[in-house]
Amino acid sequence: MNYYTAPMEGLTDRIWRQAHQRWFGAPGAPARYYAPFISPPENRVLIKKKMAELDPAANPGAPVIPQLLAKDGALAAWMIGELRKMGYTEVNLNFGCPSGTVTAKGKGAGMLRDLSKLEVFLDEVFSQAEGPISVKTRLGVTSPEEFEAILDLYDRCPICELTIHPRVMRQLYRGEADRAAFAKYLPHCQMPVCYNGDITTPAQLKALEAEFPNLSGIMVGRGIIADPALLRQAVGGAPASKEELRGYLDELYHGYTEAFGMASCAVSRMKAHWHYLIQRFEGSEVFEKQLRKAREGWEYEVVVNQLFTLPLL
Ligand SMILES: Cc1cc2nc3c(=O)[nH]c(=O)nc-3n(C[C@H](O)[C@H](O)[C@H](O)COP(=O)(O)O)c2cc1C
Repeated sequence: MNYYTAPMEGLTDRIWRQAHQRWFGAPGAPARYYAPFISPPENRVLIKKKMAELDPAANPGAPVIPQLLAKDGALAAWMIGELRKMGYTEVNLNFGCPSGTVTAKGKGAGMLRDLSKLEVFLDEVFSQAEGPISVKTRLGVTSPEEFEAILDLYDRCPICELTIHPRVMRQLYRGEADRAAFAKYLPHCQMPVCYNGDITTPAQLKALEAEFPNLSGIMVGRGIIADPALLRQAVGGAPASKEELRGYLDELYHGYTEAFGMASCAVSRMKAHWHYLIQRFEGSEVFEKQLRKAREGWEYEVVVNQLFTLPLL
């Protein structure tokens, strides 16, 4: 089974991808790291700062798969060509982002609202772009039943791998991933299928593998931020030690401080990681407010030192 890490804006950036590989790489390392979405610029002039995230020199190690958030097929095909020039092979299309600012523009999961537009988009991309293209999708906008018609469109395209996050757009991240709907549609998928959603423990990962042995991959998102050794444990390895977590988090913090040029920006990025990770520290509730209030580097460092006096769960 291939394990992948999910694209997560504000979390799985190049600094995280490098730190994760250094501290929690093989065995059980992710086969691929999916990068958070980028939008192709309408004027077709690449934005240096955004592209720096995907600079191959800054992304050594396991393959990184860039992801596009777009609604104009010709523009997406052009951007895929630009990514190929940088050396990327697979490019992923995002039909899953449920954020209101994205879906209001008809992008992300908003693409699932109008299937005639989705069809035109897919036709343009697959006729104008070369090389492997994968898709990450939700089941629909309001109801999982919508997926029957959506899958019908996907099945007509040479999608190299379809990652299904079995929630609908309206759900955002509420409720549970709909495993029953996933199981219902899986036999109708003509392409390799990757499952994504709500995997937070090695036992859940193994149970999913046993339930769906024919999957091409399993993608984990919030679970690997909460427990960066999740995949290592899934292949029989050790849980993350305190020393590893400290090294990993310090590397992230210093990496962000250097990249943003300001500790306060790094603090804000680190809080996003701690949002998921803090539950691993027994009795961490007493420090949650203090961490939330930290603005300056020194304030953050004081709380983190305190958190590391706690036992791991
Ligand atoms: C903060 C955050 C940012 C995300 N950014 C992206 C993104 O850039 N592209 C994408 O396809 N999905 C994005 N997602 C969705 C995740 O890739 C994944 O589908 C979702 O978290 C469910 O998987 P999980 O339960 O393993 O976390 C994001 C999710 C979160 C929580």
